[in-house]
Amino acid sequence: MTGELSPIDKAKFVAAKRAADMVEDGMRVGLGTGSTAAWLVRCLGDMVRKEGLKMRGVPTSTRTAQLAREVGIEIITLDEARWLDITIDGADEFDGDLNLIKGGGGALLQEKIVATASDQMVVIADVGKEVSRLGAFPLPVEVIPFGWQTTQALIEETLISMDVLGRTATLRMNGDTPFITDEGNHILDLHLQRIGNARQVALVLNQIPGVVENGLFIDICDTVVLGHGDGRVEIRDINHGTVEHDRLDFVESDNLFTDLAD
Ligand SMILES: O=C[C@H](O)[C@H](O)[C@H](O)COP(=O)(O)O
Repeated sequence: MTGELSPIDKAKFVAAKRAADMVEDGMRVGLGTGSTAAWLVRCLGDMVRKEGLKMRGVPTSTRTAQLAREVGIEIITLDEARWLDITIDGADEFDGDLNLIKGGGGALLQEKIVATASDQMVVIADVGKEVSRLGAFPLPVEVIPFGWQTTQALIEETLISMDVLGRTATLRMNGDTPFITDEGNHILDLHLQRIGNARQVALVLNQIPGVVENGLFIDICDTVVLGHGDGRVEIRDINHGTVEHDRLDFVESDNLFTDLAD
C-alpha cells in the first residue's frame, strides 16, 4: 500500500493490534468481519508466523475465512470448537453500556452466534463508532428472502406501534440485485435515527416471522478497545469503566502497519 495512510485506518489498526495481544497460546478465537476485524486477522497472522502463536480461529464470514487462511491462521468451525475463549470483532456503533449495532458488512448473524458462544467478546473500534444513543447507523436486520416485503411491512408496523422514530426499512442492494448474506438471506436496513429502548427493539424484532436476526448486540460485549488516529488506545470494560489508557510504540507499530497493509 502506498501513499498517506489515513488516521482512521491507524485508529483501527492500533485497536486491532492491542486486542491481538489479548490472544494467548491455545486459545480458540472468534474472528470478526469488516475492515477493523481484517486488521486483527492480519495482526494475528503475523503473530502466528513470527512468534509461533498457537491459536485456532472461527471466522464469522467467508471473507474473514479467506483472509485468515491467507495469513496462516488455522481455521476450525464453531461446532468443532464448541466454545470460544474470546471473540474479537468490529462494530458500527457502541454506546456507554457497550451495547452495539453490527451488520454494516452483512455478517451479523454468524457474528452474533460466535460472540454469544465466547467467554469474552472484545470490540475493536475507532473513535467515530462511539455514540451516546444507538441508531444513527441504520440497523441491519437479516430476513429470509421468502415474503421479505411482507416481513418489511410487519417490521414497519411494529416500529410504528412502538413509537420508534424513523420507520423506513430499505432492502440492502449489491448493485442491481439484493445483497445476499453468507446464509443466503437479505438485509433490511432500518433508518431509526435513535433507538430509545434497544433491548426491547431487539427482542420484538426477533419475534416477527421472517426475521432471522437483528444487528443489536445487547449485553454481549465485555470490552471495547478504542483506537485513536495518533496511536492512543483506550480500553473500556463493562464492569470497570475505562481500565487502560495506552499508546502503542508507534515507530514499531507503524512499521507493522505498513507491512501488513502491503
Ligand atoms: O457485518 C459486519 C460487521 O458487523 C462489522 O464488524 C461492522 O460492520 C464494522 O465494520 P468496520 O470495521 O468495517 O467498520
